[in-house]
Amino acid sequence: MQYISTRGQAPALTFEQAMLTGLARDGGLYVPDTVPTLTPAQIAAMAGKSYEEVAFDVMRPFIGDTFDGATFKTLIANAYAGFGHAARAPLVQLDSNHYLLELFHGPTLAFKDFAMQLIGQMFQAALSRSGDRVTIVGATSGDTGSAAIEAFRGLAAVDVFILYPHGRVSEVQRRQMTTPTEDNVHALAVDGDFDDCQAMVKNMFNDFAFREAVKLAGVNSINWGRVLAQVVYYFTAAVSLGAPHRQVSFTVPTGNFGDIFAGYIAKRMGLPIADLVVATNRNDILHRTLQTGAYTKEGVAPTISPSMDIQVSSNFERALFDAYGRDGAAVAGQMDDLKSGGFQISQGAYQMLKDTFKSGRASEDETHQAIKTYRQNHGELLCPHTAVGVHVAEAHLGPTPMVTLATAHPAKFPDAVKAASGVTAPLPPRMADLYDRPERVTRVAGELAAIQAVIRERIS
Ligand SMILES: Cc1ncc(COP(=O)(O)O)c(C=O)c1O
Ligand SMILES: N[C@@H](CCOP(=O)(O)O)C(=O)O
Repeated sequence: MQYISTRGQAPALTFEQAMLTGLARDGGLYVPDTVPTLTPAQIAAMAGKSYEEVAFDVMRPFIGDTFDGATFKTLIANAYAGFGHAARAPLVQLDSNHYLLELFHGPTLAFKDFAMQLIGQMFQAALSRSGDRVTIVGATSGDTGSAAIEAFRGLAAVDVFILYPHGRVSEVQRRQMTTPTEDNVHALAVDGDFDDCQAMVKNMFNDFAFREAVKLAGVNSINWGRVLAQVVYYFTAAVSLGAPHRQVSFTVPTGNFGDIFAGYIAKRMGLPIADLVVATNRNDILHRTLQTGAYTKEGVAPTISPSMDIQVSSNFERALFDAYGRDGAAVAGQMDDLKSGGFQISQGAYQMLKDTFKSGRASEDETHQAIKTYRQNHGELLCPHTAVGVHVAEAHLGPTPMVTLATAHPAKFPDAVKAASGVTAPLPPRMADLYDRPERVTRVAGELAAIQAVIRERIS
């Protein structure tokens, strides 16, 4: 299996190279050159298997010879051993045909742990084999950063720098990033929004001198390994609801388009997914694009679901690449147009996207109401991102079972959850002293050179 760039100009890489490289050298994102498929019999055989066993079956065809089977099984086992639920991603029934897929039982209480814990294991194994040392730089709107820090804290071969938008993450998210004491962890509070942070990370990759000097690596969903690990729970959820003999739909709270893209890959692998529904908050560029065919940036408005306050949705480029029949030049052209505000998707590509993804949005009030009513009527306390999902899912319920992804634990967003439901969700006991731990953070201007200087100085 080879990995190719969405912009068509970078060399094809193996899984290991793509994982450690991050952004392609032409500015594109790596994707597999072909998507392997599983037969209905192979999918049926997943029934009754553990999460780890399904993870192995789903991901093995993508990793080539990066790890042998026994090593890969061990890495998967290590990745999920610390999860607080035996099923790893349990399903909870909300209504006769609506289910929640709880993805918040990992160490930092968000779905990011599913991929980040595994990436941590894979990086460690690959780096100890090669003897290399890398500098991970990531951008976060709150959850990716805490998951990355948790996965890489204390590792000798890695420094991890996380850029988050100052004042735009929840206090729990911030403290998860600023309270670890390990010397290799560096939380940087940036003046700007998430899009600014993500653009700076991509610009660092495009600065080849800097990239080589610090041995830059990425753990945002730029990294294909992140998307891949998230494909697994679509399989476990659908199989437990009757796949491959029965179709299942998914609604996915969306910002950077990584999680929904993982669902799209699951479908391409042969999982019988009926609808894939994109759910956005009021930063609804993805919903607008799917309704109109025009990807047009507006300012980012802060919301009570801050992890989805995104306008430049990185993984949408991967979907566009397929929509344009894998024409890298066409994608590169659209990404150039994005720098000046947006682009119009061609008719054929737009039709493919409309056929593949449905969409909806939730206003702040609708998000608030969803938290309130699901607490009152179903006894479920939802995080605001999940509330966006269930609100949008309600408009797409039908005879096919609908699974809404519960992407974070409500305790990560206590203010919004309490305001809507009157309930304070407690943090798990292992985090009970989070508010008492000292914080360590560097405030930086939203300028590439300033951030690069901090990184150079810290690793020297
Ligand atoms: C809690 C939560 N829900 C949803 C999302 C959106 O996921 P994606 O960026 O993969 O679309 C994020 C951030 O990515 C998140 O942290
Ligand atoms: N919502 C994310 C944003 C970063 O997205 P990723 O797909 O690159 O991990 C976050 O919580 O940080």
